[in-house]
Amino acid sequence: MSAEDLVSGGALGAGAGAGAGAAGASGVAGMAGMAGASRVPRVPRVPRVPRVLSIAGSDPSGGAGIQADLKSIAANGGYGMAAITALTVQNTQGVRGVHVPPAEFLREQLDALSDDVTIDAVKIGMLATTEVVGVVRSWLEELQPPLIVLDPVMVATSGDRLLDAEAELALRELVRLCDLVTPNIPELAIIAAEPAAETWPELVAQAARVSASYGVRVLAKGGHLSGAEAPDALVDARLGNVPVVTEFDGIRIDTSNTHGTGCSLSSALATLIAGTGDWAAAVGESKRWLSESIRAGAALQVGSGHGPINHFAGLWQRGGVVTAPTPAEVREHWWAEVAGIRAQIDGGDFVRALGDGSLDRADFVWYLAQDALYLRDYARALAEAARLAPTAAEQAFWASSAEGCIVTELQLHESWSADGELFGAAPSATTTAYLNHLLATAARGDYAVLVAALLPCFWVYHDVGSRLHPLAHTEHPYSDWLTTYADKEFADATEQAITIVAALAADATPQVREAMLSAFVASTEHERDFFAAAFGVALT
Ligand SMILES: Nc1ncnc2c1ncn2[C@@H]1O[C@H](COP(=O)(O)OP(=O)(O)OP(=O)(O)O)[C@@H](O)[C@H]1O
Ligand SMILES: Cc1ncc(COP(=O)(O)O)c(N)n1
Repeated sequence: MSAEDLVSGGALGAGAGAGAGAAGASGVAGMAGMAGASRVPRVPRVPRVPRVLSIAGSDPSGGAGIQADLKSIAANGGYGMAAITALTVQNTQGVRGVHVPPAEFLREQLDALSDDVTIDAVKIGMLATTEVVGVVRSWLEELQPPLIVLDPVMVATSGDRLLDAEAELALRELVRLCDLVTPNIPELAIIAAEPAAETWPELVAQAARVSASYGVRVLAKGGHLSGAEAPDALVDARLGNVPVVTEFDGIRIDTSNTHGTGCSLSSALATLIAGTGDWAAAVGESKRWLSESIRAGAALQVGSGHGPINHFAGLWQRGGVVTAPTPAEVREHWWAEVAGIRAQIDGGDFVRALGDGSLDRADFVWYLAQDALYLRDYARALAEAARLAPTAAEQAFWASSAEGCIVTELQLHESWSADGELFGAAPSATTTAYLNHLLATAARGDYAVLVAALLPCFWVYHDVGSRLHPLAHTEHPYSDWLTTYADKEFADATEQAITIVAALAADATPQVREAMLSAFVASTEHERDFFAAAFGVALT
């Protein structure tokens, strides 16, 4: 077992010093004569979590409005804020009522935010009335935030109006202040003051006219078209009469969970553009995220009408909702987890007899011989950890630990070969079982699990040694041996091994962390069995 047997030789102690592009984008120019070479201007990159403000209405069912916006902003890596323009009485089946608080109160909310917070992007949704549009407009003109995305919400999926008919003109003028507008087909038609597009080419052409006449980028959304496709296009005709059109393919998902898709997409876009400054990449990424979230919406089982999307489906699946432990918590938890096994080691006959000096010499020599056999292959597993290590420091640590084991093994042979037959024993079943566990773990190639399996040889041995070495005295038959347990370099190497493994476990997924703990516990059991096997050998 203990690689550090004979640590006084500095063998294992040698290790102590080791401390040593837009997905889905089909390219530029979606339609004849619309290709353009002009470079799309970029918003400067914000080197932090983007602070994104949603100015929108409240949807108590949580699928659209500010509720959807805040979820989308968070799901796409932003810090969300919300100033509420209107309260709706709404569920997945429709809108039952709208209450618009005094517009001055909205202005107070906006001022409170801009007085205090640097706003990296503003997303605008439901504005309800001409008065509200006016308040938002004058605040934007004064603040001039770096990025404004407008989802010109006019009519809900359910068919209910969310903007007074007479406010449409004011909203159209607001479009001019924005960097990007994301209308659905009927909304684009109203902004263009034209009949609604019926085909994809008509839609892109209309978006180009709006872009040119309002001086704004337009995301033309194909969600309301029929057919198996649900494409979108980023259309930029601001710089002349040759629009830049970047198309994004999409497959129509067969679901009724489309409530709030427009709100969610525009908020995701505001967040990603503020974060990266890359418009096309942001549209591609938002659309891929939206499709994943639409697909997962039905499983939420919210309402019986047009249900919400699941904004966090991808995050829950890939990241989970379990808070990761700190390395210190891993250390404490793992040590507590093997407390019972450690008590069995301490209370076992071998450790007790080694400590009080009553251990039969034949048992002791047999134990050292098994240790030498163990170290040979433990060194191979350490070398494999060095091969897999992600950093030079960890590679050096495991490699020097491996070397230390081989040196120790050679020293054991040199010192005890005079004991002839006893030291020449074949590996016992217990030794073989421990080594098979380590070598199989190494063969599986998972670095984190392997080093977790290697750890008890450091940690348990150091722990047992801390109680044994004070028992050494001149009359003690194994005094030299017990003294080796006090080796400072081995204590440092143990600390380093624990630090490496605990940090890896804290960073790992819950599944890998669990596999690491299992490997650690299994090795601790092998440590216990290794001690136990050496007691009473001389009698058998
Ligand atoms: N069934 C669907 N499958 C895949 N994507 C969809 C589907 N429905 C909508 N989308 C996508 O959702 C986004 C919003 O599309 P849509 O044209 O429906 O906007 P909207 O009408 O403003 O949304 P909202 O439903 O919030 O009012 C677009 O990217 C569109 O392609
Ligand atoms: C407060 C609020 N804002 C926006 C929408 C539009 O979303 P949808 O068209 O999906 O109903 C909505 N229903 N409610």
